[in-house]
Amino acid sequence: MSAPSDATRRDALLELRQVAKRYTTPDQGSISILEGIDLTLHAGEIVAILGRSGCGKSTLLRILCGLIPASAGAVLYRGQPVTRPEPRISMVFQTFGLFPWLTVLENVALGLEAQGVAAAERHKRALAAIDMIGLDGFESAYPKELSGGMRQRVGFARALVVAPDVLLMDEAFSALDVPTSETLRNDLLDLWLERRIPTRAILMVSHSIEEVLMIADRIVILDANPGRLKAELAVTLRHPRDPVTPAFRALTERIYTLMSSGPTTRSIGIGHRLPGSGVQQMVGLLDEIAAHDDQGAELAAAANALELEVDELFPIVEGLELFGFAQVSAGLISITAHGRAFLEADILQRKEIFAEHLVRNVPLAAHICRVIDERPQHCAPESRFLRELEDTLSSDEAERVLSVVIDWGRYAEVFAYDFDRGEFVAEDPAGVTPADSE
Ligand SMILES: Nc1ncnc2c1ncn2[C@@H]1O[C@H](COP(=O)(O)OP(=O)(O)OP(=O)(O)O)[C@@H](O)[C@H]1O
Repeated sequence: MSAPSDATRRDALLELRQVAKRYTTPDQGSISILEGIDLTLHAGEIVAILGRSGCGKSTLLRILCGLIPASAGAVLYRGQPVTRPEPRISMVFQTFGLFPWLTVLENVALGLEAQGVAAAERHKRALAAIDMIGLDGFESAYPKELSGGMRQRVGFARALVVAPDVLLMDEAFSALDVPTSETLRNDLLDLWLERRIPTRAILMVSHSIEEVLMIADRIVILDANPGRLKAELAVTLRHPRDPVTPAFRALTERIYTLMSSGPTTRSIGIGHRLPGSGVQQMVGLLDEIAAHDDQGAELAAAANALELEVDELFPIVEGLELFGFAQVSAGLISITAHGRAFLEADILQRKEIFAEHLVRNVPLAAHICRVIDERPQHCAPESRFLRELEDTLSSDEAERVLSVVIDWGRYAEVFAYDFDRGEFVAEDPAGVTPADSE
């Protein structure tokens, strides 16, 4: 079966034109999250947005449905500017967001109440939505009495009860276990393909390549820092789709290639959003690559072998590239001479090699070492570095980046970190005894 495709369903429903999103930092600086986004959602299509963690996917969805304003550019729904939450656009969130003190029926009817629908009509339509999404018999249950999958069904019923023109899904299946998410995804797809919902277009954000390939007609890949459109591809496979077919596998590899392409040796600054890749994860991926010949390993196959989702794999890949231990080209990841030396070293040598590359390739680590080296007490509070990072990063992101460099620096023993005091301390400051540094 193929997706609905009559001519009227090809109309542009949602349009983003040169949309940008910036946030103001505490010191009145500006962080750029999205830049120059042009995207049109047509009637009759399911579009999926894929991108690495933190590239601005959720921000994009929130702008589209009017929850937050764009900083620049135009957001249009059926040709009209979106300036507030648009009632004909519904959103399903990853964390179900149900009210625990309301029953299933009351949770579902809530959206209708906000639209001023009369009580009897609300009741009737909420029951119909609950029935359609497969929760018949659970109208009076409370969220805590339901499994995760059933709770998300309530999330879908609540979004669909208003008969939305456009449905947005923000990682709607990712909090569920695999079989549950597959069942729910297939049920939604059936409703869409059989036109049992009036919804004319769906836009979903996901980190799972397989998930988006199973349902989307078009996949848009976002680049990070700031988020920009990187690539787009149409998926013309017929439904039901089968992940083990050669065509499906070829598309999977193509997406890995598109997601990993881009400059690998760009120079980075102190405020670079360091990938959250642990040392052991990097070693694990290097081990996997080393098992292949010099050409390297296919990213898709490596992810499979290590049972990693794409949003888990890419930070590790990025970490290896950053340290100069691996390089990616055309969907293949290969180990470099430095990477091989690191992998084959004993524990102490590994730390030394890691330290050398950390200080050379990660400006924030070099900066921390320099500051604590220059200070008479050879220590510096983390707040000093957080303030600097917040020039270009949100405070959450600044904390995350600092915790990544703390993990790397402690492993490499280029500095120590006192968790009680929130302080960086020189690992072995020349001429300074522990008493001096008190
Ligand atoms: N209110 C805010 N102020 C400052 N920065 C913000 C704010 N909201 C989000 N950000 C930053 O914007 C960036 C993009 O966030 P967003 O949640 O849109 O990314 P994402 O691609 O959906 O990430 P994930 O896949 O991890 O959910 C992140 O670095 C985040 O820290």
